[in-house]
Amino acid sequence: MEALRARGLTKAFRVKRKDQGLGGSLRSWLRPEWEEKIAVANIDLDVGRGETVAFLGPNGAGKSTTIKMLTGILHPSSGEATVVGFTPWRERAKLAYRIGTVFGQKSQLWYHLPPLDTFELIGRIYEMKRDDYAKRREDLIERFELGPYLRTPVRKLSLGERMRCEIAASLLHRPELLFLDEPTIGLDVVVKQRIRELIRERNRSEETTVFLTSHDAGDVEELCSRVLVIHHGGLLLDEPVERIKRDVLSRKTITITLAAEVSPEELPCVQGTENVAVAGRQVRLEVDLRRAGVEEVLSGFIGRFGIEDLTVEDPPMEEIIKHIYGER
Ligand SMILES: Nc1ncnc2c1ncn2[C@@H]1O[C@H](COP(=O)(O)OP(=O)(O)OP(=O)(O)O)[C@@H](O)[C@H]1O
Repeated sequence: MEALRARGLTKAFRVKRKDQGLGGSLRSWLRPEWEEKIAVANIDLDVGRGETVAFLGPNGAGKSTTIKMLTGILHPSSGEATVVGFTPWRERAKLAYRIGTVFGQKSQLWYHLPPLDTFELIGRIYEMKRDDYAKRREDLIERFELGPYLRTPVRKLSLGERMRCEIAASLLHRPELLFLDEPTIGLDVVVKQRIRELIRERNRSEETTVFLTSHDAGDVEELCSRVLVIHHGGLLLDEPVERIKRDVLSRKTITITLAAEVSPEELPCVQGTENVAVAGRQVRLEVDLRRAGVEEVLSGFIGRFGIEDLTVEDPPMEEIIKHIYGER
């Protein structure tokens, strides 16, 4: 069964044309000229029930606009969509009972209230039966380990604590489809990991469909089975995450801070390392995981140099998308 289907979904915004400089601003104010800006161009989407899909693209590609249309916030200029059987912009209220949304940059919890009160309000808004609500709430509190924060006003919670509450709140009414927009933005590695585990667990145990946008390659790799890439408003790629992993996510960036300065010639030469850059005591290099392991690269340094600090990172999403774009 399909959770989401869109055909020819398009959104054009009417924007004021503005020439450069103060004169341009004045002219556009006195005699405005309008032009059309296509934010989303004719995209088709099919997401099956229980699927976990990453919806990626560089800044301004049209991700948020698409999500806004799929959740009924925006009316498309043309095209059709059904989300869990509803046309979002015509049946927004009905749809709200069946989907959950989490926007990493925008809290949906009442800022001055403790999460427990927000849960209570959500339970009532979604007209949940009292015993079902109580059982569901207790289950989420336990799984998301929210006990210590339940009675603290949201404004006093750390970002990681708040995000756990946000996701639990979005799951309270048992949505079939969860829209996650940058759910791990600004979180540290440990909290990110925990949040990904919790979402994965919900997908497994309740078959919750996940539609995620993120600039974090880790979210995509660990949470999703399929990747859709949007660029300049149009769909550019639809592939299993396994293929992306093999072809694009097969790189890691290692940054090592050494105890003393080194010159590039002194560095160990390991096959599979590329783009090595040395700046004072800091060495930055990329590893092609198909040719060498992180361990293998690090072992070239350990013992030969004193190491003060070390980070291993995924390539930034912009780079991954650039790579995919280059390939096409
Ligand atoms: N209300 C609006 N009026 C005019 N143009 C808009 C409006 N909302 C979005 N746009 C434009 O539509 C394009 C797509 O924007 P959108 O916010 O969907 O991109 P995005 O992929 O979500 O980007 P980001 O990763 O930066 O959040 C951009 O060029 C943006 O400037």
